[in-house]
Amino acid sequence: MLSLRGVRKSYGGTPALRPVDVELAAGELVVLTGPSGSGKSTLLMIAGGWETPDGGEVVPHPPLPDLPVERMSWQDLGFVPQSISLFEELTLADNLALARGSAGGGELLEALELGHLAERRPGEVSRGEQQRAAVARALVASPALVIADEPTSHQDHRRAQLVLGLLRAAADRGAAVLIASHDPAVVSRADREIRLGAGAVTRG
Ligand SMILES: Nc1ncnc2c1ncn2[C@@H]1O[C@H](COP(=O)(O)OP(=O)(O)OP(=O)(O)O)[C@@H](O)[C@H]1O
Repeated sequence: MLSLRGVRKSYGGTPALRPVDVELAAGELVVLTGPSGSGKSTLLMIAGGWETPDGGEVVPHPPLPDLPVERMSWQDLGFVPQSISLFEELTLADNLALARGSAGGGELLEALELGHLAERRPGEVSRGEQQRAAVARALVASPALVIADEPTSHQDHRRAQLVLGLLRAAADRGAAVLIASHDPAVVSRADREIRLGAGAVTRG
C-alpha cells in the first residue's frame, strides 16, 4: 500500500528525518515512535504527499492524487493532523459530510461519544472532542490509507481506547493505517512499531 525507502528531509541544513524505510501493507496498523523532534510528523507529511523528501523514494499504491492538503480527497486518504484542522465554520456533522461527499457518519460520531455534539461547530466543543471528530472525518469515507498524527494526544484512557478501536477496525477491514504516537496504548494495538532515532545527526 505504501513504501518509503531511504526517505530523508532537512530544513535549512538541519536534519529533520534521517533516512528511514517504511513498508505498510493493506490491513496493517503500524505505529511510528521516537523522541520529540525525531521526525515522526515529517515522515507522515512525506507519506501523505504533502512534503517532498530530499532523497529516497515514496510509492503509494494506488498513487495518491497530487493535491494540496486542504484539497485532498478523503476517499483516497484519511488524515488526522496533529493540529486537528476541522473547518471552523462547519458543524461536526458537516465536517464529516464534506469528507464523505454526502450526509452520514452519524454512527461514527456516536461511537466516539460525539452524537449529541453533531450540530456544534469545532469552537463549541473541547479539544479532545475536536480530535475525536477529526478521527471520525478521517474514517468516514472508508479510505484505503489512514495517516494519524498523535490521534490520542487529547484523550483520556477510555476515549483513547474508542479512537484506537476504530483505527484498529479500519485496519482489520483492509485499510493501511500509519500512526505517529508516544502513547503506549497505541503501541499495544499496533501490528508493528517503527522507532525513529534522535533527529540530530552526529557529524565527524
Ligand atoms: N517546517 C519546518 N521548518 C524547520 N524545521 C522543521 C519544520 N518542520 C519540522 N522541523 C524540525 O524537524 C524536526 C522533526 O520535526 P517533527 O515535527 O517531524 O518531529 P516529531 O517527531 O513529530 O516531534 P513531536 O513528537 O514533538 O511532534 C524537529 O527538529 C523540528 O523542529
